[in-house]
Amino acid sequence: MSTIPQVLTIAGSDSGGGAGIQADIKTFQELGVYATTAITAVTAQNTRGVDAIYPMTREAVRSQLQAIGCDFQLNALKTGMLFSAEIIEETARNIIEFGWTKVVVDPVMIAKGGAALLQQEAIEALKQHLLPLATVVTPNIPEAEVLCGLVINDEASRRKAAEHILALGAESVVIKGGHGTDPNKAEDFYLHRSGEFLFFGSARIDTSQTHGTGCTFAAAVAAELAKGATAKEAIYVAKQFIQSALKDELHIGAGHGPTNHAAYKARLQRGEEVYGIEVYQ
Ligand SMILES: Nc1ncnc2c1ncn2[C@@H]1O[C@H](COP(=O)(O)OP(=O)(O)OP(=O)(O)O)[C@@H](O)[C@H]1O
Ligand SMILES: Cc1ncc(CO)c(N)n1
Repeated sequence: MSTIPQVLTIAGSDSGGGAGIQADIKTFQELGVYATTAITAVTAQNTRGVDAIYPMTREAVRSQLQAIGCDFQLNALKTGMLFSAEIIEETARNIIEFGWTKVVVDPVMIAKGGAALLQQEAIEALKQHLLPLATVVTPNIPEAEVLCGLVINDEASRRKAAEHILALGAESVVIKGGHGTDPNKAEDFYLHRSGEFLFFGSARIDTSQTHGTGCTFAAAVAAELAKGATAKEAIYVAKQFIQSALKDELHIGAGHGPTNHAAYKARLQRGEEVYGIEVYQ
């Protein structure tokens, strides 16, 4: 008999399969952890954009979380698109009730095409109820700006933003660099409440196949935490995972296509670890 770590994703469904719940399940599977899910909203979406959003009721989210909490021993969880203040409150309440730890909060706000995946009035709930429960929060640059109310345009402002986010109660934060301005580099900045910080840098890959990068990255962090990695180790693997998923393009759909979730494991199996991730201070 064998078992594997159990991980939960609380997120929206992406019918196009590249982001949301679908990206999370694929990433968990690739990294060898067992995926459970609580769906917060169903989106009608493809690589060209979001056509419609059908949020779940608070009760529907609660009963999914209760079903999981009563039966599974979770080793980590991840949140993605939560959409409304009431779904955020329900999520936070269940995390506390079941004593779930190793919580990765991806503060999803806006899809690549511009659709709002979080209601404006839910931002306060996210800050108040969920960030204090987070082991790692993974905003991209625009999300970090919304969470802290600062403009990020250089090294110093990125650090200030990270400090603001930790002041909201999170244990650590990684501000992702996908939206950064350096044409050659994608650099993520990690800061822990102890004051420890690290940069995770890679070559910026010139591709339009970027749908779901944020979900995939956060799911990989949760999977690695579930396996017992530290936050730093988990972020390192997540950066390798997304780098290979972007590099080995699939070209599915006519718009911003999904990343290749199978690439990381396939590269490892071929003994070909070409990620070039640099970790520095
Ligand atoms: N072109 C790229 N080349 C290399 N790495 C990238 C590129 N774009 C994003 N990344 C990496 O992908 C991860 C996700 O970052 P990003 O800032 O794109 O998240 P996001 O905006 O939340 O994604 P999404 O659009 O799915 O919400 C980070 O580790 C980032 O460094
Ligand atoms: C369901 C869902 N979650 C997150 C994102 C952000 O990539 C998306 N496009 N769709």
